[in-house]
Amino acid sequence: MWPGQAMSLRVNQILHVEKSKYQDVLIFESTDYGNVLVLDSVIQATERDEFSYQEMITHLAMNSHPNPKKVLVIGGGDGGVLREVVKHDCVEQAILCDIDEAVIRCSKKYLPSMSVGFEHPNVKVHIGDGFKFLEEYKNEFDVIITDSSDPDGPAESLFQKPYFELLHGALKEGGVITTQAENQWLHLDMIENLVKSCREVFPVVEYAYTTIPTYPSGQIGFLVCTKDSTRNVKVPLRKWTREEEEKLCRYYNADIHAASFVLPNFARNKLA
Ligand SMILES: NCCCN[C@H]1CC[C@H](N)CC1
Repeated sequence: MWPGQAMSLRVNQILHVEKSKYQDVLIFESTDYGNVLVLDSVIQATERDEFSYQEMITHLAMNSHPNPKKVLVIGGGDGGVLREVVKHDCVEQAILCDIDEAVIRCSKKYLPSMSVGFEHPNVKVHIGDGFKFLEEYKNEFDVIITDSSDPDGPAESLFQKPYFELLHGALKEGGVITTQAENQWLHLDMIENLVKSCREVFPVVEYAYTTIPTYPSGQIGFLVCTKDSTRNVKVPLRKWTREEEEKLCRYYNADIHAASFVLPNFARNKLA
């Protein structure tokens, strides 16, 4: 996925190693980034910088919807996205569907600042394939967040057009999705194809990104799509006050919502 480069963190101690039904799971205590979750040798989340990714993939979607009551998270087994979803008082039900129970179990034991998301009374957890789960739902959700690992592994099907068609079908009118959409420095051609496929399904498809030190090349992007052809997702439909932003988030705010869609020349010609 990122030839010729690698990201390494100094290890204090190994906390957990197992081979789950789907992937190698490793959790270690790092010297400078807190506890770290690694799946198939790829850093998924560190306690020090995960908030950037979890907040942006969540609030770019949630604040692009007028009143999200029913939310679905595909993947997200560490619980961080759920933690962000329930910060919105309008949420009546948040369902999480992750294929690997090992990730949820390990997060609850070693990543409490993320797995806190599972404790909210409005949250329900389903262990299973997100693709199959979505086939059961039509016109059901206001927001669907696909918090996946990378396409080379168990999440492969979540980066293809049939999956975007399922997302479209499971959304209510005016619904919004975000998906993990890799890095413009490393995967521009793949993202271009992803945007093209998505634009065959959704009338509005935009690429945004965030900065995050421990992901490859320090960035990760998102696709933000909606069924509402009149919606401009680049400007938040709903906003917290500055005080609320300071209380609720360490990264996301209304200004960075808009700024995250501003792309460098090498990417905007392909993705915008
Ligand atoms: N909740 C965090 C899920 C992890 N998301 C992915 C981790 C691996 C990265 N290369 C891409 C994002």
